Amino acid sequence: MSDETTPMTAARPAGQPVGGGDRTAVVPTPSTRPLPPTGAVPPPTAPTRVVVPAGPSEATNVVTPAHVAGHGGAVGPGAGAATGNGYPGGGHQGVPAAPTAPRIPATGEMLGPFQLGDSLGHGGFAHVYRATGQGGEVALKVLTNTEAGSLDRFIGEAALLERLAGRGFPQLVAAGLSDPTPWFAMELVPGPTLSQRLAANGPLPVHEVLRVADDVLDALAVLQEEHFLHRDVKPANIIAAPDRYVLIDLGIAKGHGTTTSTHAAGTISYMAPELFVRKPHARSDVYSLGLLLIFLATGELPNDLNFAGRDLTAADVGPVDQRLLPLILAMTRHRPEDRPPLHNLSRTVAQLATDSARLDPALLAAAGATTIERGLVTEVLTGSAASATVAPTSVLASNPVQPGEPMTNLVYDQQLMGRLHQVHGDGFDGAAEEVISTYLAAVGPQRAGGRAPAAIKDYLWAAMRWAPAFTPEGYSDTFDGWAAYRQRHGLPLPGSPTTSVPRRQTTGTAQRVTSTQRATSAQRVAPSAAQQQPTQVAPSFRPGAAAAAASARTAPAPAHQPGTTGTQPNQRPPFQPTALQPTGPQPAGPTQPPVPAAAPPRRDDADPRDARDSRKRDSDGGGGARALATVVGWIPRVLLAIALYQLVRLIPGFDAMPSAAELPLFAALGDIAVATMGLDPEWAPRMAELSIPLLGIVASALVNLVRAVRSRRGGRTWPLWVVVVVWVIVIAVQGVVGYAQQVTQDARDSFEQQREQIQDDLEQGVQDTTEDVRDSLWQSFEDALPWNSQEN
Ligand SMILES: Nc1ncnc2c1ncn2[C@@H]1O[C@H](COP(=O)(O)OP(=O)(O)OP(=O)(O)O)[C@@H](O)[C@H]1O
Repeated sequence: MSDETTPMTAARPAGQPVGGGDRTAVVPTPSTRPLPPTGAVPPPTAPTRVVVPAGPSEATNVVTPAHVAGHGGAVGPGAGAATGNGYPGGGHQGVPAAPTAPRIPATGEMLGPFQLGDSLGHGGFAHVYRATGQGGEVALKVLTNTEAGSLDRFIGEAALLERLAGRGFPQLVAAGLSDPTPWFAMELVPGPTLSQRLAANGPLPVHEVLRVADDVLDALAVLQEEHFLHRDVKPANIIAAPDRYVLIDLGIAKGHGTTTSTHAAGTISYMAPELFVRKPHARSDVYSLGLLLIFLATGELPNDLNFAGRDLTAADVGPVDQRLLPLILAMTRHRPEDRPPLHNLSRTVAQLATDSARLDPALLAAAGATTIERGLVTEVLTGSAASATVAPTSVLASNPVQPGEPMTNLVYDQQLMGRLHQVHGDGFDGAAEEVISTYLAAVGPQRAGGRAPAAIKDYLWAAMRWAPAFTPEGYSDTFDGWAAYRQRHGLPLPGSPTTSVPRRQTTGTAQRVTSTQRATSAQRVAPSAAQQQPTQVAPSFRPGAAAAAASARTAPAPAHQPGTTGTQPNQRPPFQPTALQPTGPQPAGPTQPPVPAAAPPRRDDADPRDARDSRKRDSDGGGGARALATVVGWIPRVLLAIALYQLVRLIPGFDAMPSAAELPLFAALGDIAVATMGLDPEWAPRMAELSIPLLGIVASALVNLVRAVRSRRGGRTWPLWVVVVVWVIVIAVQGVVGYAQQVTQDARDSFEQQREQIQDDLEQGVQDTTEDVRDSLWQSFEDALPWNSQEN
């Protein structure tokens, strides 16, 4: 919610009776029990009563605390169905009919026994006024919308405040929940909110940060005892009273056994990561408080810390006092179960406040669930369940949100959500559709699965539990109406960059976040007193004409174009469609170049990278240079084609095709490779072949390098790598097969040689033997001749 103080221009219609006072019974009434002095907490023993609608059989509409705390009581979350005040879910008999249209009471009006004073702030759900009764001043909260469930939520908040009895929260004083305009009065806590204080005085000193931590931890512990999580711990929800820090806004507190939300809720900037996936954990508030401490200590908070997807580091946290660092790092652990429980944190804070040297690191370690925590809501609200139960609206009823639909991821786009939060907080829900149209024109409709802006808006509103906002009187519910409203109230205009304090780089975080999350690299700074919107990011932003055309259901054409009038003294550079693109870091607001307001977003802006390339091309100017760049860009592709051709040649049967490796360029490269590596010259053709894909890779790498330098856009080398790998495999197989064939051939040759040798030897031996036998026989024969024997 915005805690901007907005003048209430909705005057009570002439003749309208003062609302509700006669129907409101407050026990004890301010007349019988004086209200505490401003800033003082009524004694816890003083019974506070919440007034609830009386049934026909009930003699009084006074509810005792026991009713409030007990199950089935008339007051408490979920009790709205039993109320009959004309709000959706109501219908109890015996209660006067209530208006069905939202009504914003005017200053001076009476609600119950209280006269309304200035507005203290408002959200889409309720308005809070300074009010005066007989006992003094109170903060009076009025329910200002009639959306289903809002009264339940309102009654739940009052009942919870009563149960908390002022322990860490404002004390409930009185209530008129059955009035046509339901209200409750609580202790007026004097002092600025922490967002206001930081905007005025800058970061807090360490001891003050520890005081805040101490008080908020105590308040959260009290809340836990009542089985509730706060879920919206942020600077705008902590009032710095003179003697203590008070947590406010229990509107989305969630408790065990209550009707649970299936929607992400809370303020994006401080939301624990698990809340984005609707898995509230007993230590979700610890995370938010951890981020809050960073903000208090430094005066700023990088937008995307809770999107880091990991534990934070000292670099993420920035220049905080070293005493605070371990505390903050422990509180912001990514996994909720790794964060310390409240009790350990309180002890740590106490140690740090007295003697940081005695800090017990064990207290900051992960610890098992405490008994109290086990009683807290921890149900896993899965995406499917959540999506299925998103309240169907007129648009979504006919085409319900499906689990995992692209649109459901938009809630993570912090820049879009930050801007929508801003528009909604000011009461210009109609302008939100224009914002979404522009966003879709910039990022492409596929980002939302082709859903129309109206459906997207309805889904996001349901997911964030944003009730319909009420446009301030006198302004049209359009983007231009919003711009006019902001200008009138001296607020930063749409399209105005936030005043940014130079701060460290958070590249470590940015590198880990998704492309969608990277869009939110703009820094958050302490908003001025007049613009306390913690999720506010203010890149140059303004819907263009094409954005309107991009939507089938776009809000009515603006009456005038503030960006083009040139009459507004603090008009800033108008909207650039790329300002909301979820990919790539956004340039810091003040450095964004102005773009003519009337210039429609180009279609090629749908892909931010293409848009950058396109702009780069435009700025290059020279046609010759562009032609050269085109030719050079084709070189890797040609080489890839040649490499593929060479691969085909390796297939048996295709080897008759002429080899590209014989082309002079590749042949020369082959020769050079052989010469430089001292290989056998017979390897030259192979090296020539290999040079083709290698040359392609080198060329591709160079081209991509140049592109990357010029347009921060990478290219693809994988096709060439595939070719090289296939090539190497084929060559390797060929080599193995060739070697095997060679070995076999050698063996065969050797065997043949040996066989021939043996045969020769054998033949020789036979021949020799034959000759020996023959000689021997012949000799014997000769010796046997008579004449030879006579001679002997
Ligand atoms: N008890 C209080 N004492 C003083 N100021 C208060 C008190 N309660 C609320 N305020 C002021 O009113 C503003 C709005 O209060 P709160 O956040 O509770 O409203 P809300 O409409 O419930 O917001 P949301 O829409 O986020 O639920 C606060 O920012 C604060 O400045």
